[in-house]
This record gives sequence, C-alpha cells and structure tokens, in this order.
Amino acid sequence: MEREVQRVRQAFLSGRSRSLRFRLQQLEALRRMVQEREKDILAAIAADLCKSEFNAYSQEVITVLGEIDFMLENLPEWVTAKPVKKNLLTMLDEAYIQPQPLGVVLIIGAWNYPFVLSIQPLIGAIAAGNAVIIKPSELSENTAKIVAKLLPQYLDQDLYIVINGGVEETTELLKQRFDHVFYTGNTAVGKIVMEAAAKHLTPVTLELGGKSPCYIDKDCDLDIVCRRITWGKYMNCGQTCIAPDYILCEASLQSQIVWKIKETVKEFYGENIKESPDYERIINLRHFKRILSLLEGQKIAFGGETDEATRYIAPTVLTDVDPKTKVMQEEIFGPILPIVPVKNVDEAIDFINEREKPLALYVFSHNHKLIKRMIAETSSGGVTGNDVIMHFTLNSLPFGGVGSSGMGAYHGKHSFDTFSHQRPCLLKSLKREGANKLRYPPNSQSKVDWGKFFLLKRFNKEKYGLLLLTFLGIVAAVLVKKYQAVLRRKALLIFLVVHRLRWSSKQR
Ligand SMILES: NC(=O)c1ccc[n+]([C@@H]2O[C@H](COP(=O)([O-])OP(=O)(O)OC[C@H]3O[C@@H](n4cnc5c(N)ncnc54)[C@H](O)[C@@H]3O)[C@@H](O)[C@H]2O)c1
Ligand SMILES: CCCCCCCCCCCCC/C=C/C=O
Repeated sequence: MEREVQRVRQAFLSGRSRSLRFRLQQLEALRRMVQEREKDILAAIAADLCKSEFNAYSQEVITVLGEIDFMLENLPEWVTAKPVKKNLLTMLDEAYIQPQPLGVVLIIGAWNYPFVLSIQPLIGAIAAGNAVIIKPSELSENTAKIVAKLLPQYLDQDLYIVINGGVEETTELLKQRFDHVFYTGNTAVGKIVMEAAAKHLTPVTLELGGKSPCYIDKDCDLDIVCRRITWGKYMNCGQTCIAPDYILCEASLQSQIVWKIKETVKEFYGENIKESPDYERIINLRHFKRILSLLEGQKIAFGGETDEATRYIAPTVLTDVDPKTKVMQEEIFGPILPIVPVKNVDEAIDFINEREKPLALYVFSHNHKLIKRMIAETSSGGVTGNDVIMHFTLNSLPFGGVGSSGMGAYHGKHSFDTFSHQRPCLLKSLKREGANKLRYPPNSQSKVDWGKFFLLKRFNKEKYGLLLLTFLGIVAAVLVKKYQAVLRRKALLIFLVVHRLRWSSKQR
C-alpha cells in the first residue's frame, strides 16, 4: 500500500498533472471511456444492484458526462489567477489568488451509486490538477472491478489508480499520508476516516447520510406530491443518500397520502413489482435483514412483502409511526416510508431540530412563505422545495452535508474548489524601500499614524477615482522623465502627506 501511494506521489511530483492542457486531455479521455465502455459499465451496475440499463444510465452515467462537460467548458477560466483588491501599501504590487492542486487525493466510494459516487469526485480532483487513488466500495464488487480495469486503459496509469479491497485494505490505506481524503458512506465510518486523516492533519470531505425529512403541508396538490415522493423514495430500492427518509404531515392527510402513494407505485412498477425492470434489489443479506428488522411492531399500510432469496423488499408505507421506534432511530436506506403525524408546521420544525442535521430536507406546499420559513428555521445539507432529490442534479449547487450528515461539498466548481488550495499571492518589487521603512523598527507614534492611514484609509468611489488619476499622472511623469525618480517620489510623498493631514484632522 505504502509503495502504491508513493508511486502516485512521485507521479504528482513530476508536475505533469498541473498543466491545463493535461487536465483537459485526461477529462476528455475519461469521457471517451464512459462513452466507449458504456455497456460494460451499465452491466456492472446491473450485476451489483439489479438495475436496468435505462436507470443506471439516467442516474449515474448522465451525471458523470454532464460533470465532465461542465469542467471542460469552465476549467480554463477557473485555473486562472484572480486579481484581488489592494490597499494603499500594496497599490503598486501584484496581488492575486492562484488555485493550485492539493497533491494526492484519496477517494473512498460507496456502493449505492457505485459509478457516479467514485467518478464524480475523480472528475473534480483531476480538474484541480491532483493525483488520485480511488477505493471503490467492496459491496458493489462488479462496478469496483470494471472501474479498476477501465481507468488505466484511458487515464495516466501512475497519477490515477484504483485500489480494491474491503475494510482491511481501507484501514491500511488510511494509515498513509494524503493531501485530501474524500469519503462517501455512513456516518460511523466517516468518524473512522476523519480520525485517521487527523493523524496527518489531512483535510477531509465527508459525504455521509442521515434521515432526510419530508414535510407535506395541507395546502398542496397531493397527487403531484405523492408521485414525486414515490419516485425519490423507491428509486434504487430506497438506497439513496438523499431519499426522503420519512414523512411528517397532519394526521388528517395520512390516509390520502397512503392511497395516492399506493396508486403511484402501481402506475410506476405495475401490479407485479418483482417483474418491473425499474425496481432494484437490496445490496446484500446483511442490509436486507437490517431493513426487515425496522418493520417489527409497525402498522404496515401497504407493502411489506419480501423475498430473501432475491433480496426483494416491496415498496412499503408505515402509518402512525412512533418516533421512539427503531425505524425512526436510524437511516432506513431501504424502501420503507414511515409517516409520522404532527399537529402543524411548528411541530414539524421542532421535530426536525430535535434530531441530527439531515443530508436533505423536503417541503411540499403551495405556500412559498411556509417553504422559506422551514428553510430559515431548520438546517440540512441541501433542500428541495416541492420535489425530492433534484438538487443533486444541479452542479451549480454545492452537494454535501452538515453536522452528522457530513462536511465539505462537491459538484461543478464546488468540486474544483474542494480539491484546490486557493493560494494567496502578493508580488512586490525590491524597489520603493522608502515606504517600507514605516514597518521597520524602531517604531513610533508617527509611524503608527502613517500605518493607520495606509492600512485603514477607505476611499469613496469619487475620491478613489481622483487618487487613481493622480497615480496615473505620476506614472506618466515617471515614464516621461525616466531619470527624475527623486521628483516622482517627492510628488507621491506630497500627495500622501496632504491626504494624511486631511485624514488626521478629520479623525480628530
Ligand atoms: N452523502 C452522500 O453523497 C452519500 C452517498 C451515498 C451513500 N451515503 C451514505 O452512505 C451510507 C451507505 O453506505 P455504506 O456506508 O454502507 O457504504 P459502504 O459500506 O460501501 O462503505 C463506504 C466505504 O467505506 C469503506 N469502509 C467500510 N467500513 C470501513 C471501516 N471500518 N474502515 C474504513 N473504511 C471502511 C468501504 O470500503 C467503502 O469504500 C448511507 O448512510 C448513505 O446515506 C452518502
Ligand atoms: C431520464 C430522467 C433523468 C432523471 C435524472 C434524475 C437523476 C437522479 C440522480 C440520482 C442520483 C443520486 C445520487 C446519489 C447520491 C447518494 O446516494
């Protein structure tokens, strides 16, 4: 493991991942890989999650292709240094922010969207000029294998590598020193990752989970609401980090919601859900049994059918759920949807705030003010109003959690920033030493007053324009009378003294 990481670090130190041209080439190669090997990728996802080609393509491949295109389009602008505002002391200097790669990045992927959750962070890390080690989830072994097979065929083989393995390998990997660790998965392992990274003071991005609430207001179109919730909840058999975990609504809405979700399930997946190409399976037996245990003692309004041999669990809705029961204590990550009745929106807000901060929050209402109020009075990684999941698809929005649902964010420019160091640069000349005397000892009241003037003086736009004009005049004079440097310094000094005197008198 140590040798592998060393190999990647050497490749990074060669400097070749840094040029814009190289980054664009690698991203284009990655796009070619996805396009040319689409069938293999879709087959691997199907083998892991029993997912149709259509679903795998629209949930994973589209996102990856969209992200690559977005990077290719914007990277030339993002990599350029950004000039920043200056003060009087640095007026003649060069000051800018230069984004730079962090170094060697470790990406630890999750199994539920095994392709996009490893490749989308990879895109950001390449775009920012880093070297990368990807550790896909061992639970989605087919996708892990295909990623390990394909990447070296298209990308630089020393800069971007895949290491496959389980807990033992990940634990070993985490002992190594990285410049950033990007982890997607459950909160408990997130803590292990952060602890390991802390040993090297390595920054982390943690894309974790949580129980994402879904509040349904009385004032809304329940047909549409239930259709959208049904889509987001049962997509990938409920194994989506931002799936609505549970519904909060007034008790009077419960029976209508149950009926409408039931009808929508029929419309989406047919009478025989097991036969539907759009309905996935639970990843493994451990998770299958864990989800079944959440049903114990609950009132099943519909669904509840299971088949251990194929790890099938039917879309299920639970009603009148007691918040103290197990299903409300942990992230469900399966096709079970509890409804917890609340008196009103105030109670819903309290309910959310009494629990860990979720990865997503969903609010349905015709009342825009109510949606805004819920956003203002709660906290969550992201929010979608009057829909579910869709904030994930907009790469102008940072995607990530808060509190126990994670830290840091990615997608689009946010990925580029996550994997970059925003390096502040100030370039001075070795000339103009006179002005610097101000900060050299011995110090005095007069120097402090000058210092205050140089560093604290604010110009309004008009005055600033005047100052600029004066300086331009001085610069022009300097150009014309190249050899009259003394005169130029005097003019500058006179100007500054006049300004300082006026400023000091105003201060008094
Ligand atoms: N925020 C997001 O974008 C996002 C996306 C997907 C999943 N999730 C969350 O992830 C969870 C489900 O995924 P999971 O955790 O079952 O995925 P997982 O079991 O695939 O684990 C994730 C990664 O952690 C590694 N890992 C597991 N145990 C480890 C240990 N003890 N030490 C070191 N590494 C270890 C695995 O090898 C894997 O690569 C849910 O909570 C879900 O909400 C979050
Ligand atoms: C053909 C219709 C396209 C619809 C696009 C919907 C995309 C949904 C993407 C869901 C991906 C969720 C990623 C998972 C994150 C956490 O698990």
